[in-house]
Amino acid sequence: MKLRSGRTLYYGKGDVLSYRTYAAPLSVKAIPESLYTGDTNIIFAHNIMFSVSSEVLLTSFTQGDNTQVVATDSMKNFILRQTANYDGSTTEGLLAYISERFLEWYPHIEAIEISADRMPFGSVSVTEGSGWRDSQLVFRRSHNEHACARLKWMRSDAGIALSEHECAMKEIQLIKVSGSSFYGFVRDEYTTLPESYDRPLFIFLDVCWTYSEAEDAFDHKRDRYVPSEQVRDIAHTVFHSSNTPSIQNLIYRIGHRVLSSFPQLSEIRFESNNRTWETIVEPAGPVSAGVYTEPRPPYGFQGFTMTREDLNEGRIDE
Ligand SMILES: O=c1[nH]c(=O)c2[nH]c(=O)[nH]c2[nH]1
Repeated sequence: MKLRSGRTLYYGKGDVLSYRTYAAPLSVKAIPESLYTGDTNIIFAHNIMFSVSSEVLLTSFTQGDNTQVVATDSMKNFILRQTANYDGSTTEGLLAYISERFLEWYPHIEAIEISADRMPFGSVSVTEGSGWRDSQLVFRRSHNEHACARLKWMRSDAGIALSEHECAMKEIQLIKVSGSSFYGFVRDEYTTLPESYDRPLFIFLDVCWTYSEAEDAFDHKRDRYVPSEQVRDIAHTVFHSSNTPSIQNLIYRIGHRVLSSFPQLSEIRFESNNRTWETIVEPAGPVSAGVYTEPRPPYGFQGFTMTREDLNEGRIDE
């Protein structure tokens, strides 16, 4: 973190694992692309990273003067204890709550950065008597995609202000077995890649977004919270329903749909990775057996940001 003097100075704690039970349930408006309408939040678990910065900490680096140093062990305790007091329902809200309490408690700290990966726990289905239902007691840890958030706060004469925020769904991994092509690219003496009219497209994808008003992310009662699960489900729907001429075009289409669905967002950002399987046995035709294996490195990647202005440009053929 850069201070007003231009110096970078920070320290903090990573991998603060916080397993909160019975946070307030989240409910959100349904969208056509998703079955997700909320979370019981019976398990509200996060891996949190936290760091602080301040001009008065300079002498701790230059002179070994620890008088203003909040031990990172105390930061960890602060985060865990304040997690118990949080009465909201979102990752972003939890991080904002911890940040505000910390800056109130330690007035000599000028800036903080806090981020978290949500650790997803899905419900298990159980049958008791007639029918199946979600257990409210037993949950299964998921290692699939997960929500993230990152906030930066700065103290000024006017008080404590949010200076940056970004929310995300990270580590999405999707394979589309048919309906993707890649052809028409530059062919010259360096080109060995054949054109493909139907490839099994496997992508790794991180989707990140910012709100016009971050308060919409912190307070779900404003009814404008964008759940990462719905963003993910829009990505699923777009990948499924449109022909995919390239990953570049796929992420543009996903971005267009997400920004159209959620007017409260100002920007969306993508980082994608191409993990298209290597073909070993070519399928004889559509819906027939093929055999593929893991691609070898190096892997291609794409990055793309879009704002609401992009909605006025270009046409999307749905
Ligand atoms: O979707 C793709 N975009 C590319 O730019 C590219 N380049 C490549 O070799 N394969 C692919 N696939």
